[in-house]
Amino acid sequence: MPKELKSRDFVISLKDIRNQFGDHILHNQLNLDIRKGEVLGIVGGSGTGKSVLMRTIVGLNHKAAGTIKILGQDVDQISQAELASLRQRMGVLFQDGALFSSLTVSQNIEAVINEHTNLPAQFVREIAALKIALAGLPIEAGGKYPSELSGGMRKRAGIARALALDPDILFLDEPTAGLDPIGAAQFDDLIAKLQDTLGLTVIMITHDLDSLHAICNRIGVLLDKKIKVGTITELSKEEDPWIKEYFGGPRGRAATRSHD
Ligand SMILES: Nc1ncnc2c1ncn2[C@@H]1O[C@H](COP(=O)(O)OP(=O)(O)OP(=O)(O)O)[C@@H](O)[C@H]1O
Repeated sequence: MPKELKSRDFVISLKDIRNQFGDHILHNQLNLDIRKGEVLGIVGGSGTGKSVLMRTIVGLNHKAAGTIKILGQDVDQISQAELASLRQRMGVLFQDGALFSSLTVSQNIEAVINEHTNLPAQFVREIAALKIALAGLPIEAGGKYPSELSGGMRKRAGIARALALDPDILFLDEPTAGLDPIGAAQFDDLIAKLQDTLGLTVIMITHDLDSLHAICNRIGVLLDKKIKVGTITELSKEEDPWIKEYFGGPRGRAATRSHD
């Protein structure tokens, strides 16, 4: 089980968030506080807006209403320059990894660093090599193109790139999707290790019940346009039918047993 959280600081606070596309309201008066150093899993039925919520926090989706505070700063109350530097403190791994296929793994990471700094090329290459090692890839992977890597290695390359600017907060959209159970478990270990060694706060959208049990301190369930947050034990006591089925159904029970 994940270790107990000590810090109660909030790194992200969402208040009364509304997201809508046309008449379709996805989130309404959604409140969420994310604690420093926690691994928060986000689950919910298809189309409940898990990805939209993540994109809203990182600034890729424009909210219709509400307040977002990141590391104590209200994103609507700061200058563009302050917002840009705040965004650099968040690393994102999108579902498809989203690496540039025409660049090697190392070049993918170097591109992010070069976009935000003026460091000498050799130094940037060394930082990229460090990130590649942190993500658990062999050093040679840096010279390979994404198409030359396995799915699991591509995910690790995506993590290396998400870590390029030393973020405080890491967002992962279904990181273990498409991996076999062994690859998924190894990836969970990597996330837990990175969280621990780098002191990251991790927000992870997932359908993987094993990941939720193995590495998440708390889970947020998107439900009725809001998010209900708790530990698995707390959520397992909820009466809501979707939550009951999710954690108490055959797959949920099997995952609970294997992590007891
Ligand atoms: N830019 C957009 N314009 C219009 N509708 C959008 C946009 N982005 C998302 N949506 C809609 O919002 C809804 C939620 O999408 P989102 O991808 O966040 O769901 P999800 O909970 O992550 O789903 P899944 O588990 O299937 O990946 C969907 O109905 C989607 O079509």
